[in-house]
Parts: sequence; structure tokens; C-alpha cells
Amino acid sequence: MIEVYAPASIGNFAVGFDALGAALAPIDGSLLGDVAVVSAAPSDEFICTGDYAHKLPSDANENLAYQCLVHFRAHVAPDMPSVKLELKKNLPIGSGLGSSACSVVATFAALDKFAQTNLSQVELIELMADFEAVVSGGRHYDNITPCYLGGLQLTGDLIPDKSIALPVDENWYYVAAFPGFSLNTAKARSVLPKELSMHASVEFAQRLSAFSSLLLTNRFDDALSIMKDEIAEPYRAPLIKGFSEAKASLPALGAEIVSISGAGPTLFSVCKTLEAAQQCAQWLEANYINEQGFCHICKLDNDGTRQLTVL
Ligand SMILES: Nc1ncnc2c1ncn2[C@@H]1O[C@H](COP(=O)(O)OP(=O)(O)O)[C@@H](O)[C@H]1O
Ligand SMILES: N[C@@H](CCOP(=O)(O)O)C(=O)O
Repeated sequence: MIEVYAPASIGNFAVGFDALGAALAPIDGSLLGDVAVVSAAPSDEFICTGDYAHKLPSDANENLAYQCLVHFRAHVAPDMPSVKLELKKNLPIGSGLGSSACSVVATFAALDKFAQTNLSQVELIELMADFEAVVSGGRHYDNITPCYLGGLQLTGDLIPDKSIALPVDENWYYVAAFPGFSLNTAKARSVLPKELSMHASVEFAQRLSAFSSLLLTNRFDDALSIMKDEIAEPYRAPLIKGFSEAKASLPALGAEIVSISGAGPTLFSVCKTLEAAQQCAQWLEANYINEQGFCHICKLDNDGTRQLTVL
């Protein structure tokens, strides 16, 4: 039996629309992500368990994890013995935490291990991105690569091996608050402008390249000072109840930046101290999330996707 965990991620990371993403590790040690378990079975079977399994279509054919198994058997490892695949769906759907990417990454990584196909990193990432593209309404790697590789990843087709890891300040904390309602990624992509002006394109390129260079030269405070999303946030904020109020309130409590995680509705903030992160989390719990929501103070998950059990 192979049991693989894949962590939640923050797509875009404010400055890198579709090109920058970070994997999350709650500081309380809990696992925030999906788990795929693959074991030998008389014939292929699939079950979906976990807190959010009931939010997914009951037909296995509509579950991304099962689709990954069907694809893997048809195109990657036709000779793999029959398996039972269990997806433990622990992340809310349409949350902005890279939920679909999490299922896809955990499943392909577990199948690759089980079948000992030893796909290269790039082959796996491309396979994973193909599936993410189908549900999210656009091909983007900013959940797939941080989820798979861990850390903060600058990612895309132009980038050698699809991804380059960027360093962050070890002192930073990331507060991630899921408000308890869903926002479909394809819908949140459909409200974005189809084209950018020359001015906006130049500014986006400057901001992302400066941010990456500043991190690579350990100028973390300078990087934080330009961490702003002018590409997606202005169009998505109106879709997220309470976001504007939170963005206005959290800086006084010590948030360095407040932005949308992925396509939302999860909000994330970067803080330089645990005390500031705790104050932000307290405010978000009281004012941003409902009974179905949750808030985690996190560090980056530098391990990415990993095996929990091998039997
Ligand atoms: N295992 C799965 N995990 C997440 N979403 C899935 C899965 N299987 C099918 N889906 C479907 O894919 C879509 C994912 O929605 P999306 O808004 O892209 O989620 P997220 O932003 O959380 O990744 C939903 O329609 C959901 O029902
Ligand atoms: N770059 C994508 C990220 C989507 O992340 P998700 O967690 O909401 O699926 C976008 O901004 O659309």
C-alpha cells in the first residue's frame, strides 16, 4: 500500500498571477491537504472519503482522482496490476487552496510510486497540469508545482523544468482563512479582463521580476513592500463577501499584506511575527469565516508531496 499526502497551496501569491505559488504547512502540525492511498485489489476500484467527499459528484467518473487513475492505466502504465484507489478529500472544493490540484498531484504521485513508473519530474508535472487545466478553465502550474515540490515556486512553461524555487524570510507567517463558502475557479477566471494594456503588462513584468530577484538576494522587506495583486484581485474582490473589510482591517493588526489565495475565496496574509499572525487569525475567525470556514497560521511546506505510509 502506498499512501501519499499533497499539501494545500496559495496560487498567484499576490504578485505572480498563474506563475507563483506556495505550499502551506499549519504550524499546529496538522495536515492541510488531500491523501491518495493505492493498494493492490482484484479489480480497479475507487472510493472517496474525507470531510469534503460529500461535496464531490457521487459518480466516480466525475472525480478527478478516478479520472487520473483511468488516464494512468490507459496511457502511462497499462501493465500495472489492478488497484484500489482511495482519495481522502480533506480540502474544501472551490476554496482557493488548490483543492483540485491537491487531488491530482496526490493521485499521480501515488500511482507513479505504486507502479514504479519513475516518471521524470517534468513528465509528472505536465501530466498533473493537463488535469488541472480541464477543471479550472485555464492551464496554470501555480498550484501543481508548489503542491508537488513544496516551498514557493516560480512556475510556467517558459521556466526550465517548469519551476524554480524561491527563498522566503524564515520569519514570515502565512494566515490562510477559508470563509466557508465556495467560489468556482473557472467562474473567478471568467471575470478577469481578456487583455492587459501595455502599461499593466510592463508593470506586472517589473513587479514579478523584481519580487523574485529581491527574494533571491535576501532583500525580504523590499520584496514585501511591492507584494500587490493588480491583475486579478480588483476583479475578484467583489465576488468575496467580507474581503474588502478584512483587507482594510488586518494591516492595523500587523498584516504586511492581505490578498486572495488562488481564485479565492480563501484570504491570505503575510505577517512578520507570530503575535501579528495570531491577532490576524483572531480577527478573521470573528469577522471573516462562517461555521463551515477555518483559519490556519502556517509556514511554507518545504517537503511538498510525500509518502505517509508504505506497506
Ligand atoms: N477530487 C476532486 N477535488 C476537487 N475538485 C474535484 C475533484 N473531482 C472533481 N472535482 C470537480 O472539479 C471542480 C473543481 O473546482 P475548482 O473551483 O477548480 O476547485 P479548486 O479551486 O478548489 O481547485 C469542481 O466542479 C469539482 O466538483
Ligand atoms: N492562478 C489561478 C489559481 C487558482 O487557484 P485555486 O486554488 O483557486 O484553484 C487563478 O488565479 O485562477
